[in-house]
Amino acid sequence: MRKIVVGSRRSNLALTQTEWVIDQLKQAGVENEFEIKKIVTKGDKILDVTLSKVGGKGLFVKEIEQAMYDKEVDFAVHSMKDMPSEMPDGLKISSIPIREDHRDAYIAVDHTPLQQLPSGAIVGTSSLRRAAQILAERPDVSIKWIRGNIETRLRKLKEEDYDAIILAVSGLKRVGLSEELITEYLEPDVCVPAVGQGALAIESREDDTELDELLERINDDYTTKTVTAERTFLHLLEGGCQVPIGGYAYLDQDEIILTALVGTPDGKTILKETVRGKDPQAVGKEAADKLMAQGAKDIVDQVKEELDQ
Ligand SMILES: NCc1[nH]cc(CCC(=O)O)c1CC(=O)O
Repeated sequence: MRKIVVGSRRSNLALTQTEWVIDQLKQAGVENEFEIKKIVTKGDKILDVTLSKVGGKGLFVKEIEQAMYDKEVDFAVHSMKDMPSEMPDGLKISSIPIREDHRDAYIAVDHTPLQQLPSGAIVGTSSLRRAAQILAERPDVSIKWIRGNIETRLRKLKEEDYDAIILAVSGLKRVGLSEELITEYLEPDVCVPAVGQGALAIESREDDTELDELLERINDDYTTKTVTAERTFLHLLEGGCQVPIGGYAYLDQDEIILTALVGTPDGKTILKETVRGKDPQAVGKEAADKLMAQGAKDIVDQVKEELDQ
């Protein structure tokens, strides 16, 4: 039986996600031997610049994709929200396992609630989406960029002048941190999460059908449907750059309910729509159309222009 080599970034989060997937495969009866191969990506090396300024999403996946082309690894596990909306030639998302918590976590010094932060308090995030929505709630706080993995950000909250930070609940849970750290769970009506947040994407070579048979065993239909709606929306609006865009879908019976958001980084304009329907692609497209009719494309183009400067 073939040994399966899995490529992973070496951060604690990436490694636990990879180990979790291997464990799920074993529980689904896959008996092959697995080996984890650690790969350093450009995104891991650049720690001091706003990510959106240095090229955004592809940064964390490129080197791993090269290793797949070279057949040094067979598949890789990525955070869905770090996946570009278009796949490179010859590779595909072959499986989407069950999603972890989709929400953002607001974590504050002394557990001060967001509404009670003093004016001028410093909130750490490097996501324009989170910045826009925090500023929409609290226009009087200031956003300060924060970089590094989950553990580093929590350390910076303690040691530096941040009053609060925003992190994905899923990431905290996955690296085994206590949910007691969380001051508030930000529900999508307060902060629409990143498209795909909490979900994983298993990426492999398009022609590796033998592997598909194994990976499909841990594909989750609910997650696939909802994430497909979210990603269709993202794909139609974006064009590769990191802009304040959010999207979250859930199912009610067999109906998909997608909330989609585009905002300006200062939080002064927030466009938000909720769309329902049965077909993930149609729902994603309707959300994109509705937001574009309100000028979403202009916001996206404007933000991109500013990032290019
Ligand atoms: N941007 C970094 C990143 N990429 C994936 C996650 C974990 C969240 C997830 O599983 O989607 C995180 C950390 C964070 O956003 O706090």
